[in-house]
Amino acid sequence: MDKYVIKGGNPLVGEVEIGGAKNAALAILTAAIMTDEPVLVENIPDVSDINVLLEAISVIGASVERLDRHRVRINGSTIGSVSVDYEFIKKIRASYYLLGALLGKYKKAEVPLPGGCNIGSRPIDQHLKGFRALGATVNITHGVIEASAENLHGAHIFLDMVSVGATINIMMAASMAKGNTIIENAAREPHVVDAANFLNSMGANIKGAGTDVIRICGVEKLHRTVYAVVPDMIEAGTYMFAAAATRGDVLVRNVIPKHLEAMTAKLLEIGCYVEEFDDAVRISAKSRLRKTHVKTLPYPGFPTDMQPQMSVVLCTAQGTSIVTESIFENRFKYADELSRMGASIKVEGNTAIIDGTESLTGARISAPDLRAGAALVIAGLVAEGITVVDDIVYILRGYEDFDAKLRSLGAEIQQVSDEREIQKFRLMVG
Ligand SMILES: CC(=O)N[C@H]1[C@@H](OP(=O)(O)OP(=O)(O)OC[C@H]2O[C@@H](n3ccc(=O)[nH]c3=O)[C@H](O)[C@@H]2O)O[C@H](CO)[C@@H](O)[C@@H]1O
Ligand SMILES: C=C(OP(=O)(O)O)C(=O)O
Repeated sequence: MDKYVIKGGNPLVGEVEIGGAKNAALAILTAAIMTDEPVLVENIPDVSDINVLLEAISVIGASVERLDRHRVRINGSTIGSVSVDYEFIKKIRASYYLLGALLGKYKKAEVPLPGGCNIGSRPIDQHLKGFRALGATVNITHGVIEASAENLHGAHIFLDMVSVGATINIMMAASMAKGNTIIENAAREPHVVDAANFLNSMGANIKGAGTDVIRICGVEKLHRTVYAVVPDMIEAGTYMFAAAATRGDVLVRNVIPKHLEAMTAKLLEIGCYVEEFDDAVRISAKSRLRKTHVKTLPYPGFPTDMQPQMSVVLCTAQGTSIVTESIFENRFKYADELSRMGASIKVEGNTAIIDGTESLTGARISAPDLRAGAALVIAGLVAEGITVVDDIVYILRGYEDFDAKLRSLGAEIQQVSDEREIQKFRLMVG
């Protein structure tokens, strides 16, 4: 199993380029199979979740032509099966989008219950409620969701909670239903807007994405398009918080500053300097940062996918901070790992109480999931001495060239596969 080995203590300084959003690209690449014409998707991140999804859609028969690292041409006309293999599904959460895409196009889908990061119980009842409202019969047998319909029809759907996945999934299926669908209490995340813009570029008729009421007028067919995925606000936020934690000075390029506002506001609140440009933000931090309180919320609130990275920054701030996780019940698994590094972090229910310390110390730790893994790498960049982060397979799900980008900012970090290489790194960095 690969690991990152890090020698901490260097402030991150320089410029970093952000790639396309994993969570938007996963929805868009799945929606691309809904037309029988070729679709070119640009600015996709080269991360393992995307590669797993592309393999899953190629195994059901879609043509998937990787033009280069960040561009893929997909043609759904050759799809021969609506039944997706568990091997792919168990690895990624977003495999649930295959339900909406296949049901919309073929009125039939067989997709095992999805995997993804173990950050909570993660039911998909709202997705299934939406499909049923559109006229589908949905059963779960031996762990496989079977959805089918003679015809899908428009419906008025009120989501019980704000769900990114359910909003996009229902939007996909409803795009090819007969008549009008209204989704109330819809998620407003930038990736919902990006998925809607993509579907519209294929001829769908979706209005209101980005608000909590989305109106979809079903169409019979979708057509070819060329589309570039939106920049990844979570990748951007991760580098912003890494800059803050290491008291560095980083220009984070190729971003939409509006998408980053909840994070920017917190960084300003704790004493960072943040400057916004048209498509970049610069973050710098000099002195000790201040405590704050943070609660994760659906967009435009503070994102749950940035909660672990925020906690690491607060571990080194002055005073007692409180971090409340309101979306997923099991997203503090990194706390014990941070404690090994000398952090003072106590978890009570959905709240972490963090007493900031002057410094962290390097230790051997494991990434429990994607964002917690990224947060632990940030902790390693801050800590005195050597940190080894095990199980980085989670981090590779969502960060392209994480170690190389950090190295370009002055970090001493290497991806290694065994103890011998860790020893070599230790000798190299002294
Ligand atoms: C692939 C992808 O895009 N993943 C993102 C997506 O996950 P995902 O789509 O799984 O998250 P949701 O927005 O659906 O989940 C929000 C909350 O609703 C609950 N819920 C959701 C659906 C449902 O049918 N029933 C239900 O109870 C969930 O357990 C959670 O408590 O949004 C999350 C919240 O921004 C992010 O952390 C994930 O990175
Ligand atoms: C939790 C995440 O991913 P997933 O929903 O795919 O597990 C994430 O992107 O932070």
